[in-house]
Amino acid sequence: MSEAVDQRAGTAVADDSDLAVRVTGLTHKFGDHVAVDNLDLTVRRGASFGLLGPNGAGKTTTLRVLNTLYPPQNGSVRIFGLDVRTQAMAVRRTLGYVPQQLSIEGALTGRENVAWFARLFDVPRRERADRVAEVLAIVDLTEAADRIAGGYSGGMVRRLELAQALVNRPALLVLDEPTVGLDPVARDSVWARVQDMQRRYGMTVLLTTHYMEEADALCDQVVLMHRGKVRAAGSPDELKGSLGPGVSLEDVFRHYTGESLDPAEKGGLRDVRSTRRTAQRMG
Ligand SMILES: Nc1ncnc2c1ncn2[C@@H]1O[C@H](COP(=O)(O)OP(=O)(O)OP(=O)(O)O)[C@@H](O)[C@H]1O
Repeated sequence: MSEAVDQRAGTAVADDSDLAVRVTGLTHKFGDHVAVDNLDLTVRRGASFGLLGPNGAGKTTTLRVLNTLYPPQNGSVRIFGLDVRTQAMAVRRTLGYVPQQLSIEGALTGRENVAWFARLFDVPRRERADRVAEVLAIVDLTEAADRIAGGYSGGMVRRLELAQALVNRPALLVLDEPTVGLDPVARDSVWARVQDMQRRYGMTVLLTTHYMEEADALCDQVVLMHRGKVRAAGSPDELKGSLGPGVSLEDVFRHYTGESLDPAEKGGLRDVRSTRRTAQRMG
């Protein structure tokens, strides 16, 4: 890894109170297989953070330790200063999680799915109906809310899962490959909702993806992960800039790992990128 990039990524966040996530020396094994290998990473509060890498890099395993599904075998993981090992319940209250696998109940309506999560996360009874309606509106599912979710398109299902994850107003939204399998229009739509939520509530977003183009457009901090290890960390611009002009994140990945990712699906993100720029200009 380039020392310059490594150092910049390390020194950008000196004070823990600025951090949503601090992972130090995390190793996770399945039998003899090392899925996560002495991982260090920090995520600033309010960041859009991308954990990038090909299938099998160890991304999902890392997220599962962060969200308390797997107890850490080694090392330390803190979420907003809370230790996932000893303060797991408090950690869970800060989190919204959208897993890679579908997590909706197809026999219920969209509204019933979100209401179930609201109950699960102890959203106060008096507030539940309003909160459910609010997040359904944010993900643009108000009109479809009372239809059976089993009939939703792939993009609608993803947006419904987002609504579920948002109903407890998490400080940290964790998304595992949120746009995999979606067409470019549906991907853009999912991202526009995530960015909208982030702007409204100042959430920290931590996502995994193997779409480098997507990460480049949407993340302000990324870590390239390969075979359980961090190979490079920084902002997309820092990482690309460290290798010279005209470089893509895909090139950066190849540089640090000697391997190529599967060709990412192209297109569909320019609009999200330009929407983001416009939104930034408009404050
Ligand atoms: N429950 C498990 N039992 C055994 N091995 C596992 C288990 N979960 C993951 N692994 C292995 O650990 C490694 C990392 O897997 P992980 O799912 O974390 O990768 P990933 O980067 O999220 O990839 P993907 O996008 O395919 O999920 C892989 O080699 C995987 O086969």
